[in-house]
Amino acid sequence: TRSTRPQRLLKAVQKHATRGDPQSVISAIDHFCRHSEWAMNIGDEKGSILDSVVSEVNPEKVLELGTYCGYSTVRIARLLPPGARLITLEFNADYAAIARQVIIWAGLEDKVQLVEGASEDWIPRMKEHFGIETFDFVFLDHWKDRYLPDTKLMEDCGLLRKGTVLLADNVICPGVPDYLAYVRNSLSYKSCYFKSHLEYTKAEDGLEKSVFLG
Ligand SMILES: Cc1ncccc1-c1cc(O)c2nc[nH]c(=O)c2c1
Ligand SMILES: [Mg+2]
Repeated sequence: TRSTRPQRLLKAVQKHATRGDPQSVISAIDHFCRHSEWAMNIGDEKGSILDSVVSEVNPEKVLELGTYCGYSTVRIARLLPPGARLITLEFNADYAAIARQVIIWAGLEDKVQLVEGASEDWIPRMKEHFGIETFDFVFLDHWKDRYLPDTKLMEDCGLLRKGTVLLADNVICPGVPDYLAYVRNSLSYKSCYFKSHLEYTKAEDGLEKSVFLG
């Protein structure tokens, strides 16, 4: 039977990237998505914005909602200081299986914990299961209908502290209007928009950075 796109993406990584070299994994995925098959990784243009926000925050505790093939997981984890931890949640088991291998190929498995399951099931368990009190940085890139409910759930579970930075992908395409309205109007957030393009295309998209004010 025909392979899946994530399987073909992993093959491209294993063929063209150097084991233990995160930058070569990033470049191999971007090349595959530009020249072979489009895939919904954040990509190089929005990825550079992600890099700059992560470097500015320099987080110890990171939550990523939506792993897909692990491209943004690798982008974030490669910038983390020693001892910092990234927990990434992925609902789709096939995606998770590919992402695990991409993360290992990049040599970042010691910094990353990939958890399979629904964000709404795992967010309430961060404290008792992972010993996490609060997150310093959260990257939202899973499903547009879950951005707002999961943000409210993180608030209710006490996982956000004064200064926690939320960064959301796809706020224009596919778009998350309810989430944008919330973080831009709530007195509990200071929000700003980074205009960019949908990965590997000329369509407009962007990232919304929102600092929780407590
Ligand atoms: C798949 C797709 N088609 C056309 C336009 C945009 C998308 C798209 C792009 C992304 O970066 C996504 N990130 C997380 N989750 C998504 O569902 C998702 C969907
Ligand atoms: Mg995305």
